[in-house]
Amino acid sequence: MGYRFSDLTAACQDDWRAYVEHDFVRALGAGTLEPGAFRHYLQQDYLFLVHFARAYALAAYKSQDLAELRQAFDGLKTILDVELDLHIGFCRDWGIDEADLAALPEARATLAYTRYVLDAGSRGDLLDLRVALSPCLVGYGEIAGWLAEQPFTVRGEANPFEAWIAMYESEDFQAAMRAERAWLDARLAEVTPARFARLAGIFRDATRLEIDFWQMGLDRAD
Ligand SMILES: Cc1ncc(CN)c(N)n1
Repeated sequence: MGYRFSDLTAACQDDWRAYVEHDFVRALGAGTLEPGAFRHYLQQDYLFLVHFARAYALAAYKSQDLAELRQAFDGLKTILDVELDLHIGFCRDWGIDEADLAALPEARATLAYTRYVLDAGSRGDLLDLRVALSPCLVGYGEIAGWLAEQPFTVRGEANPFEAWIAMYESEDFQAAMRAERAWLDARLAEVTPARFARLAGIFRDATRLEIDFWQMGLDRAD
């Protein structure tokens, strides 16, 4: 049949758009997000990224060859050395101390999303795991591109969330997203319709959990 990554988003088009174009994202782009909502999101996203780093370590364990092992290692390194480092810097700028981050209670949306991905990866193979991870990596890359095209998006110092947008727009992040899409395109090209249907279910679940994560930030839910 020859599936591609775009078939996963097409299979849950409404959920995918609801995730990429969520009110939280729009408010980030317009620079109008409540500071308290962003702070809550940043705190929970720190916990999220720690568990996602664990998921990349699981991807290393599930790898079948050296190329896959290197990709998992690169993913883990990008989360630890790029995203988490920048994230801890954002938290500092927004008055959140690194020592406080480690002691944070996990919100239900964080718990549900991170454990879902780890469970999908533990039960399945590397493709199941990387499909579960893809709304995170590919989604934020797409969100940065979508925001850049919107007339309401405010850029530069006038937007308090400029650094956040710039991080996901950066060449490092966009290159990681393109590499992940290429790997998924190659793997999905080989799957049967029945296998694709199962993968599309994992992708839809993870996309919905991303929507819940944005909503948790907006509502400052615990
Ligand atoms: C919830 C969530 N999803 C995705 C990303 C981008 N790695 C993130 N930082 N946080």
